[in-house]
Amino acid sequence: MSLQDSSPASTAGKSSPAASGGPSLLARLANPRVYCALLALSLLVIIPAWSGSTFVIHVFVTICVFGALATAWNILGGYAGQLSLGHTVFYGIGGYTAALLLDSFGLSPWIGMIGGAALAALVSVGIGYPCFRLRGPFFSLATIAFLEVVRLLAIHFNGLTGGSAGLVVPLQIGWPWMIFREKINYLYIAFGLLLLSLAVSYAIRNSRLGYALTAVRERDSAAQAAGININGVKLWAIAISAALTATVGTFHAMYMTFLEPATLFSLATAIEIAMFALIGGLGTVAGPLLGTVLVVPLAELARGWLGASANGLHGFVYGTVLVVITLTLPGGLVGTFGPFVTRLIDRLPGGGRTRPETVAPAAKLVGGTVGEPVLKATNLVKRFGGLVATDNVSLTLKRGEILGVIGPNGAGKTTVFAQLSGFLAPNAGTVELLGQDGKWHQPKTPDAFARLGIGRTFQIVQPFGKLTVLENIMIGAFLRHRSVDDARAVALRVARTVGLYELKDVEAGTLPIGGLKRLEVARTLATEPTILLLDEVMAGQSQSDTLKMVELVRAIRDSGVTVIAIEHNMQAIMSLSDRIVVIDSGKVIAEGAPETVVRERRVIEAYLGEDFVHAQGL
Ligand SMILES: Nc1ncnc2c1ncn2[C@@H]1O[C@H](COP(=O)(O)OP(=O)(O)OP(=O)(O)O)[C@@H](O)[C@H]1O
Repeated sequence: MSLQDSSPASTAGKSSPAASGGPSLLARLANPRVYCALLALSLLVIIPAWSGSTFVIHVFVTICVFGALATAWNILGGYAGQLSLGHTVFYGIGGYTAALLLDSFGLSPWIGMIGGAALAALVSVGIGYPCFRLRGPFFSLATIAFLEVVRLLAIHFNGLTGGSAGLVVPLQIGWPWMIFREKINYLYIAFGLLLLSLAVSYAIRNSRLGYALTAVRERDSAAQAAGININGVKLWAIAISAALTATVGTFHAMYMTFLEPATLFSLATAIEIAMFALIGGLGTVAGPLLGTVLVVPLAELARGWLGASANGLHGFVYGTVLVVITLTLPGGLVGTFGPFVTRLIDRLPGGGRTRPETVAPAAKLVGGTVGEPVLKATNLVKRFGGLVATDNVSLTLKRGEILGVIGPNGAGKTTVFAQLSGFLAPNAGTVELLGQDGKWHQPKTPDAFARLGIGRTFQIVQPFGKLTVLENIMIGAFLRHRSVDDARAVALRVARTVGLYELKDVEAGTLPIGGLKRLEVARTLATEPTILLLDEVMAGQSQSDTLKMVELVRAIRDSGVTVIAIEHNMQAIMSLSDRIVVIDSGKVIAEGAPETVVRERRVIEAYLGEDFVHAQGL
């Protein structure tokens, strides 16, 4: 079995988010997914321009504005799974920054737009840094709290913002001032901003950052094991999302020509934006816009027809659609109908093309002298309350060896692994790693351990369930390869190596346990580790699959990777290991060659009990 198979691979282009680079602009335009999307988008300008009605143009400006806002929100809420309900804080910052720069310094709103975007990005990092520690509803509540604080500040500093009385935008007409007599010009700008949001969202979705965000949303521990700095990528997401939101906020303030804290920092608007994305499909490029297209015209038409008697009716319309969609289509419009529509579109001329063949870049060769220490754990102590799970454990891993770790259930093996990979900080003791630079390092976080070459699997498998098998492996490959094409080619090579190639387009969550165990190994192997920590990867495998796994682990070692494996399958671990460490009650009780260790009295006692040892006269 070879780990360096670099044969080219071609697959049908249906997994997402995947495509990148390569084809020329013309070739891209000939793709029905592209030309259908452009045609559908152009209707947002053609219909109102053709109708000429001021009301219709207003509805379409509103669609473009909220479509852009929902698309921007989705970068954080959908891709990263951080449900911000205070996003209008950035929208308001965009509006007020441009209006104040215009009012005080006569600066064009186009410049104010850039200033607002930069300020919103900065503020977003300030909000995100403390709030990303919070999970689920607590994060959402914290974003609402920030929004309320900023709204109250805007009211309080009335000398600057005009307070609750509001601020009127100086009425200078023309493109430099973003104020027009002809409403259609607003539509062109709103449409441009929508295109900008969609382009950024699409680019992120198909980039290394997009994969990282999806990984963090699905399983943050597996993402960390793949070397992803989870707070770092979330900060990128919130900064980009905030900058886009502020950009739209600037335009919308100019369009309304009047700013007041209640409108610009409105909680109701923040919830609406999130709702549009939810209705259309969270984490998809087209979903937020589709949700907006479905709901905004309904609400605006109801408001237009019923006038003042229908005050607040739009909220009722939004609520009704949201309830119906969440009850009947939990994946939103795109999540539910997307695959079907995509299949139909792919039947159009130019559709259903296969990806070009790609060759995986060669895996980096692991340098160093066989037998030299590569990892030193010294006197590790880990307590959980009164339980000492790891009690002064010291071990040294030597380059090129397979070290087996055995011990009865609850002995502390996984706890040791968690400390060797940065997932648990020891209460005492140190873990040192020999880096590729020849120096010893003491990394602190799991992603720092991964970057230094530690690859770990999890005893309880951690697949990114909604992604395909190939995309799961790609997330590992991104640690050493920035380009999507390279990561994909590496993932295909690894999929072949571990026997998952045939299942590469299957949703990972549907794999049986044996497949999931192999996927754990594949994702870890794709990070091109120098030290591989395998936690019970034989569990749940058939006998033939166990033999294949044994062969695979040997091949990994032969490629220069050092392996440390926890295993309950005694036959497999004994045949595989060069050395065995036995842990019982958090302590190392024996260490040495497999055949010697299994004969040790303390080991037999740990597994079979004192009575057995006495009965056998050992
Ligand atoms: N996060 C935690 N909080 C509290 N106790 C924990 C935690 N993690 C592990 N433990 C306890 O620490 C002890 C060692 O657990 P650990 O999972 O490391 O054992 P193990 O040798 O890997 O067991 P197994 O072979 O069954 O997987 C057990 O008693 C376990 O209940």
